[in-house]
Amino acid sequence: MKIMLQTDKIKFSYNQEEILKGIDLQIKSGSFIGIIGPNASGKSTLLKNMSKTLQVDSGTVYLNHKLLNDYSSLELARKMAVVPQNTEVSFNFNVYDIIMMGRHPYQKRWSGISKNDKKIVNEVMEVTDTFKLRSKLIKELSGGERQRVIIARALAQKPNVLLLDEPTSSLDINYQAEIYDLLNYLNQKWDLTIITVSHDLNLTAQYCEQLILLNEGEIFASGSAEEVLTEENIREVYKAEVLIKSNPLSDKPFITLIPEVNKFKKKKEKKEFKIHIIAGGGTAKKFIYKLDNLGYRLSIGVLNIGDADWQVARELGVEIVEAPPFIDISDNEIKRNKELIEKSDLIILSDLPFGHGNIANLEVLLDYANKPKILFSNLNIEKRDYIKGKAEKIWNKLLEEDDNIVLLNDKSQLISEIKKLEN
Ligand SMILES: Nc1ncnc2c1ncn2[C@@H]1O[C@H](COP(=O)(O)OP(=O)(O)OP(=O)(O)O)[C@@H](O)[C@H]1O
Repeated sequence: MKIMLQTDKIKFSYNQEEILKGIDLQIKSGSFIGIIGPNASGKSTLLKNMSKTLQVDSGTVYLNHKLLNDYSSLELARKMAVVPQNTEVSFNFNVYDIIMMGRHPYQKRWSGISKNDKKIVNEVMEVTDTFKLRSKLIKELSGGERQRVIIARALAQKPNVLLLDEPTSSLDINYQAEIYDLLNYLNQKWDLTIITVSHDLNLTAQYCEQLILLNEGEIFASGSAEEVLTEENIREVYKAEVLIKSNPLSDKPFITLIPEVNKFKKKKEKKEFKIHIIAGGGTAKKFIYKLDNLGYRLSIGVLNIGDADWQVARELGVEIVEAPPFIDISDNEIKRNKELIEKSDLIILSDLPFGHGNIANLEVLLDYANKPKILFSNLNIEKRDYIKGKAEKIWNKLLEEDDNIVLLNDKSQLISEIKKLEN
């Protein structure tokens, strides 16, 4: 394991106030690290100490096994680039010139811009998608565009390590994801070591392989998102009550703040309308959340234990008829599924694939011609039939015999269709 950056017991004070109280860190080459922590915990100060923007009071910082203090500023700029918190540029240069500034550490005093400089600037403009902005003045750009340009300038330095201080703090969620996707790409494809300070626990949990949680100038916890983002750690450090679930799309922790007022409020009222879902393989996980959130009473079955839909349903406390995986659904499970269907006002059949194991989930619908049903039809049944046309046959029979079916091609219409049936 190659260590790119190491800090040994670094301490730093502003005036007489000690802000960093002895930070020990070892950052692996090629890692993607998130530094998190409450306001004033010392995150920016740590970043500045690691980049020699501020000189440590005591302790040492090593970059690539060499003392940071032994690097000249030009040498350091070829190894490490910093994207500061405030990316306002005081002069109104155009984007190309700003990015070209990243090449200064490589240019001799009177030599001007070389072919190689141009090649590298073009390369970073491409990866940061800033080529189309190259003639624009920096002050004409949106916050997200400006941030990409500043990252491009940092990349033009061709560093081994990129330090960023809250790179997405003023961006909307779309730009936030765009910046983190870019960082992820640079980390994976360019093998860039990335250290970013952030307030966004969910974004860092999603993207960073290691989180460092600072509290009052000390490392409170460090490790994977699962290790660091626990309800206890957050309560202790942020003094906040949170709910931590697993993000169903990434399996990373996902944090929801529980507002204080909620502690005194009754749980959200549930609607009377009951929906039974037949799904599997993660085909329902997105809409289960949505329906639960809207207050519908949900049940689901028959689902294999461990299936992605099963996990989401279980997290939300949805009533489930569950079955062990890899064997056919049993009569008893079918019976229990029917009991839930009978109690429901609507059945939703997602666009799940059918095999021997779960064909009973489709067959069961033939017994409920009188019950309203929404069948996802965006994915043709032939493509989901793994039992030589048997599923297709049942599907066609259903469509012929049952007048209570709404076929739904466009999943985004699900809620409006349910509302129609509800009224
Ligand atoms: N230039 C300065 N002079 C004096 N004190 C400072 C200076 N910069 C920061 N501080 C203080 O140092 C402490 C740590 O600040 P720092 O910016 O490192 O925290 P942070 O964790 O990055 O905070 P935030 O999340 O609010 O950005 C704070 O109490 C802050 O007021």
